[in-house]
Amino acid sequence: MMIHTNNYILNIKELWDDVPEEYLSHKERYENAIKKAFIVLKVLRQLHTGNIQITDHRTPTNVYSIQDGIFRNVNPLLIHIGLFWSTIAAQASTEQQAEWLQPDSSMIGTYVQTELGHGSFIRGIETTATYDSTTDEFILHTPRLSAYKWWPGGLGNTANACLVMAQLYINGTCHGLHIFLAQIRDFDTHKPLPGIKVGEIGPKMGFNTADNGFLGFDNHRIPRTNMLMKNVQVLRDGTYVKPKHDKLTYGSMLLTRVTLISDLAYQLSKAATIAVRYSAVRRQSPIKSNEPERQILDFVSQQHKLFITIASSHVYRVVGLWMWNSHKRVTADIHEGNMGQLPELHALACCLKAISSRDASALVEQCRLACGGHGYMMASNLPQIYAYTTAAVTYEGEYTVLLLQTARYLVKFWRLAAEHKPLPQNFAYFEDYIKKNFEQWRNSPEGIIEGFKAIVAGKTKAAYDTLQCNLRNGREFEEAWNMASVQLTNASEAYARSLLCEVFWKETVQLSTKVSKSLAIVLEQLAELYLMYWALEKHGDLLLYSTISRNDIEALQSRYEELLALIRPNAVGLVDAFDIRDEVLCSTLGAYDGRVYERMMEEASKSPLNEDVVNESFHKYIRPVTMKNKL
Ligand SMILES: CCCCC/C=C\C/C=C\C/C=C\C/C=C\C/C=C\CCC(=O)SCCNC(=O)CCNC(=O)[C@H](O)C(C)(C)COP(=O)(O)OP(=O)(O)OC[C@H]1O[C@@H](n2cnc3c(N)ncnc32)[C@H](O)[C@@H]1OP(=O)(O)O
Ligand SMILES: Cc1cc2nc3c(=O)[nH]c(=O)nc-3n(C[C@H](O)[C@H](O)[C@H](O)COP(=O)(O)OP(=O)(O)OC[C@H]3O[C@@H](n4cnc5c(N)ncnc54)[C@H](O)[C@@H]3O)c2cc1C
Repeated sequence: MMIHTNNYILNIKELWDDVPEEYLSHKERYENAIKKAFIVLKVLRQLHTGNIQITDHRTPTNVYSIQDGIFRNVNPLLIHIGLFWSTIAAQASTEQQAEWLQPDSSMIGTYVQTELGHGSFIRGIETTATYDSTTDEFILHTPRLSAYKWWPGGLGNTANACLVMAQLYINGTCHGLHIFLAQIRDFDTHKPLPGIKVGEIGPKMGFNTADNGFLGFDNHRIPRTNMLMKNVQVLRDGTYVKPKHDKLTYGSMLLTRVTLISDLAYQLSKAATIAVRYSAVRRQSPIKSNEPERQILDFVSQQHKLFITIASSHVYRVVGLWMWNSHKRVTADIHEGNMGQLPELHALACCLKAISSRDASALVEQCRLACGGHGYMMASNLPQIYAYTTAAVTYEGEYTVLLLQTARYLVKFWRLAAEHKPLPQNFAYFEDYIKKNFEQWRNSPEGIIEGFKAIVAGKTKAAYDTLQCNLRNGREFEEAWNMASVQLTNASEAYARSLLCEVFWKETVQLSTKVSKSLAIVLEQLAELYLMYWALEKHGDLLLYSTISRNDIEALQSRYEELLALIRPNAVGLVDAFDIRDEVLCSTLGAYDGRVYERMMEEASKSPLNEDVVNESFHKYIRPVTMKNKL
């Protein structure tokens, strides 16, 4: 059957709610979401097997983005689709993949890594997988409460299988973390298998349609062949065959960090669409007292809040794609046995995942604030987008922890520079900084990019010097590192910002040669706005580490304000160009037709508190008190 994904999915009635999701109980929310998740999964399977074919060109992105509207929250199968399958595809041997990656598989899986006691420091994970050569099995075990798995999405009620991260023991020797496939529920009855204690962890700030769960193993046995064996093997006699790089087991985290950058770009585009469209509809107070009230989008301070969100969405889309291509390249190299580029990819993914999630949540919140009181309504959808986005600051590698990973990479190159050893081309600016080869400040995108590099160099130097000073004072390296960690994270943050500015500007300039002149102008305005915004935000750092002057900063401020005015006439067009359907946006404030107040009233009428003219609590609780007082 040939289908157009949008129309096909939009026409499946069971996927769309009559009662808004917020009025459901915790249990009803899950049950409603799981009903929809399996309809979506069926469509995805049909697409995969070719039983239905797509006539539009953007799938599976299309299916992925439509699901935001379907769930108004998160698909409880997100980890099944996004992490379970992808980890098997990346880390299982060819034979394992042939067995497990069947489109009609009975397995509904999840990715089970974090424990009650350990999330960030995964070497501290306590779940064990002990090889029993007499039976050719691994014994999965949870030795204590802190070793209980805690958090995995879909684990609570949905999954019947999972990929478990556990410490591998063979003949009493610990070989570190490895990934194992374990069935946890009966495929037919869905009851937990013997030796499995599993359940759901309770309500959260967001993600409430996903049944995040806990899991404990009581000497649960799985076949030896259930360890993911593409990069590492345990042979029948218990021989351990080491991987070519000891962090290949962490590959799924790397891939998800890369994928998340594009997902966050999409969340930003939703928030920007809602806030910009609303700001074009909403009128509040005149600018000149003798004039009619103005669209709030005409207030320059409102433009300052919103245009950076539009620009940031483009930045993360462009940089997300850039990272995706790098990931593809590095993975191909790894297949050939070349691990050389892995450390760089890891360092980039860590800081970009950290900064993209932090930026996205801050900007979504800024969009909510820009919608005044109405932005606080769930029906605006901004609170849900915020709850979804801010979770990304923590999951898949906590913000600070990831920045500290990138800092290790920066410090290595600074050490080379300080010791006057050869540096790769992309860190040549460290040497320039040491030799005080400072460029004269230029108030241009290229000048700002150079300025940001000077900040990276200056902050890395400061962190490195502190580290050395701590070492000279007799501290051990890890302690000295901890003492310098505020400065180290600052250096990583600056590095991420400099990458974002450089990649975005260069890619935009290139793209501009391929599109119409009028489009090129707008794209370059957005890119320039992004660079100016951050130069002004970081002007203190620029004053410290580059050759910028007070006059230059004043000129940047004027150009920034000029850009706001230039972008204003295109603002609504720019968010319309994100092309997000009303059914996906799910917002009273952001719908294409601009019927904001009508939609707000329609949504209010769905409140169960409006079902009765007089709520029965009046008779039970209010009247006895108020009438008694009157007597
Ligand atoms: C309908 C259609 C649907 C389609 C859906 C498709 C896509 C969806 C799109 C987007 C979203 C996708 C999915 C996600 C959505 C939601 C996700 C929801 C939940 C998230 C799930 C999780 O959170 S899973 C758990 C994640 N946990 C973490 O990230 C833990 C963080 N901690 C760590 O990574 C590590 O502990 C560490 C890196 C901080 C330290 O590790 P450790 O072993 O202690 O390291 P050291 O011994 O100190 O060595 C450091 C050394 O190793 C190098 N290194 C570290 N990691 C890596 C790596 N990954 N790769 C390569 N190298 C690595 C590091 O550079 C150091 O090297 P040097 O010593 O040379 O400096
Ligand atoms: C919505 C959501 C979904 C999730 N889904 C999954 C899933 O599907 N599967 C799964 O396995 N996990 C999942 N997780 C767990 C998630 O990956 C972890 O919560 C995350 O990695 C952070 O670890 P933590 O909770 O241990 O935080 P902690 O590490 O305890 O962080 C607490 C604080 O300590 C600081 N800190 C910790 N270590 C250091 C350090 N070395 N240096 C400096 N500061 C430090 C952090 O910066 C932070 O401020 C999910 C979490 C959430 C919120």
